[in-house]
Order: sequence, then C-alpha cells, then structure tokens
Amino acid sequence: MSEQRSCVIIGIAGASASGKSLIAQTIYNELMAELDAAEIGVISEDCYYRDQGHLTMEERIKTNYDHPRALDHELLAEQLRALSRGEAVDIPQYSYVAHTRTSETIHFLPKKVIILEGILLLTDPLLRELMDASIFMDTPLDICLIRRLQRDVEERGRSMDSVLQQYRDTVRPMFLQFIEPSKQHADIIVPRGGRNRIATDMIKSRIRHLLLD
Ligand SMILES: Nc1ncnc2c1ncn2[C@@H]1O[C@H](COP(=O)(O)OP(=O)(O)O)[C@@H](O)[C@H]1O
Ligand SMILES: Nc1ccn([C@@H]2O[C@H](COP(=O)(O)O)[C@@H](O)[C@H]2O)c(=O)n1
Repeated sequence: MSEQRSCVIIGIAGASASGKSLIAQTIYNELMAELDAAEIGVISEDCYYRDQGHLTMEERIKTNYDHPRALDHELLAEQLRALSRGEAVDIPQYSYVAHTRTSETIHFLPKKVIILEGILLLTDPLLRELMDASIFMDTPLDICLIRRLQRDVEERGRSMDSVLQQYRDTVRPMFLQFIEPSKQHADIIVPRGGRNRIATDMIKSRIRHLLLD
C-alpha cells in the first residue's frame, strides 16, 4: 500500500541534454507565479550521484555515470518520502568537475509540488511508485549530443575529445540499454525538447489538477 502523499511529485526523464532541466525550470518559473514560490521546487537526480571522495581523479574519470548503479536512488527515494511526510531534507550537491559530491548540502523544505528531473528516474520502480505523473523527453539523440558537447565544454569543464569518448563508451550505450526502454513507463512523451509549449502547458494543467485532488 502506498503512503499518503502531501505533495505532488512529477518525474521528468530522458537522454542527457534532451531538455529535462529546461522544461523543469520553465514549469517552475511559470507555476511560481500562481503558487507561493515556497510551494514548488526542482530536484535533480544528478545530486544523488554517489560520493567518490575515496577515489583518485583517474579512477573517477573511468566511472560509468550513465549506469543506474552510479546513483543513490535509495537516498533519493528516502528524501522524497520524507518530503511527502512534510519533513525537510538536506540534498547533496555534486561537482561535475571533481566527479564527486561537494561538502555542501541544500536544506530543502517540504513543497506542494516537486519537479524531479534526471536521466535514469524511470528505470527505478522505487522512484516510479513515488511519482504522480511521469514525463519522457523524446529529443533526437543527435540533437542531444550537439547540446551536450556545447554544454559540457562551456559549463562542466570538459574537452571536446573527452565528451566524444564518453559519449561513445558509455552515454550512448547506456541510453540504449536503460534510458530509452524506460520510456514505456512515461505518462507523457514530449517530442522536440524543452521548448515544446503545448507539452509544457499540458504538464502545468496536470499539476494544477493534481493539486485540487
Ligand atoms: N529546445 C531547445 N533549443 C535550444 N537549446 C536547448 C533546447 N533545449 C535545451 N537546450 C539547451 O541544451 C542544453 C541541455 O539542455 P538541458 O535542459 O540542460 O538538458 P538536460 O537537463 O536534459 O541534460 C542546455 O544548454 C539548454 O539550454
Ligand atoms: N561526474 C559526472 C556525472 C555525470 N555526468 C553525466 O551527466 C549526465 C546526466 O546529467 P544531464 O544533466 O546531462 O542529464 C550523464 O549522462 C552523465 O554522463 C558526467 O559526465 N560526469
């Protein structure tokens, strides 16, 4: 039997650079105008990458970050359950440059609406069980690669060669093995990425509807 929920949890999954953060941020900004700002929040699955402080940089670079075992979904599920019970949590913070958690955490207060975004969210039955609605960003992989290349070089301290090698070795194979098949669990499949206006409006309507339940 599922626990009683005091908040609406929306899960947004899809390939890396498919537009998950963009659509999550757009929904957040637009609903914030209707709800109290303190009543809605975004949580990124990336915060739950496992700590690798005990590994050398050489070892960290070899980690497969696109395999479900790289993420602490148990902690994410535990924190979502706590938020649903009305309890605050301390969310770990992650550095893509150091490939490990930072010493900081963010104190996150309970909200009416939580938008959760991340590549592997829909692969995990524990997390799917906690979601009130699930979305899959179905952006073509070549577009995702172009956007990831640009973003990782500009924002995540990577070289073009390292992004392409990681893409060939793990990002694309893991997408095909885990992420793409998880699309079957989505309630809504969003084509064309994070600027799909009709999809964004539909998700907002669903959230409003869930809030009235
Ligand atoms: N529809 C779009 N048009 C142009 N750029 C986009 C679009 N969607 C996302 N981007 C850009 O692509 C990059 C990856 O998008 P992001 O939302 O961070 O992806 P994800 O969270 O799925 O990894 C970002 O730099 C973002 O600004
Ligand atoms: N140290 C790390 C941790 C993760 N990644 C990559 O991040 C991608 C997921 O984040 P998005 O914002 O792109 O959804 C995932 O594909 C990992 O490969 C990394 O490169 N280094």
